[in-house]
Amino acid sequence: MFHGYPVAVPGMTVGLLGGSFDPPHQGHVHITRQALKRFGLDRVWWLVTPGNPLKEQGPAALSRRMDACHTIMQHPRVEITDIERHLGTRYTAETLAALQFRYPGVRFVWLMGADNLGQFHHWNEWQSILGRMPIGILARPGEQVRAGLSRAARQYDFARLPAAQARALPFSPAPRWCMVPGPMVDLSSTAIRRAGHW
Ligand SMILES: Nc1ncnc2c1ncn2[C@@H]1O[C@H](COP(=O)(O)OP(=O)(O)OP(=O)(O)O)[C@@H](O)[C@H]1O
Ligand SMILES: O=C(O)c1ccc[n+]([C@@H]2O[C@H](COP(=O)([O-])O)[C@@H](O)[C@H]2O)c1
Repeated sequence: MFHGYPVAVPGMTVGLLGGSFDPPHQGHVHITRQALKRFGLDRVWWLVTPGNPLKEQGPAALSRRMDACHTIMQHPRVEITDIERHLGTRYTAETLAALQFRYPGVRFVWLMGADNLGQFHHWNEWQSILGRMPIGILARPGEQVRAGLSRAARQYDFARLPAAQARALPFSPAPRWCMVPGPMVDLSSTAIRRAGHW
């Protein structure tokens, strides 16, 4: 079972999917497969966060979430990591800076569901995240319109890459973001917790 820092060599394209994964579900698995395919990534790393800085209530124990992630996501090009615990970072801006320092030459892409684009402008140093690496956004049921109208989308409209060119995203200098449509999976951790299945 993998914990810590995965191996990556310069030139490799790596998508970073940060999340609470409380619990992980097939929506996460689906967008990971979509990201590998649509953005032509060599790898996706799941960054299982010790805790989302915007969420008041802490998630389940990291070890429990890590175990559940390993069980649900098994793919030769996907790594499950608790990198933020090792780095001691909490905010995404800090995490991405630390990863770029640690992995020079690796082409990172920050990945997130469309719901997170809607509130992206509330994140700590959100503009520095946009300036640091390209961002790949995966469709989520009911979130496309709000995402498209979000402050980040409007302010960085000049940096939007059309979905038809998604495979160029990992090689595009930041700021650059791309939202890909496609089949969606209507699942959320909140719904699973509410149903008492976690
Ligand atoms: N069904 C889904 N479709 C698209 N993106 C998703 C989906 N579920 C989660 N994501 C994305 O995966 C990342 C991690 O999500 P997270 O672990 O918070 O799951 P969640 O289902 O959104 O949880 P919660 O309901 O607790 O907010 C985020 O970028 C989120 O947008
Ligand atoms: O850095 C921030 O300000 C920030 C604010 C909200 C969310 N995030 C990150 O976004 C990712 C998705 O969070 P979540 O809880 O929606 O799964 C996860 O890696 C969080 O650490 C980061």
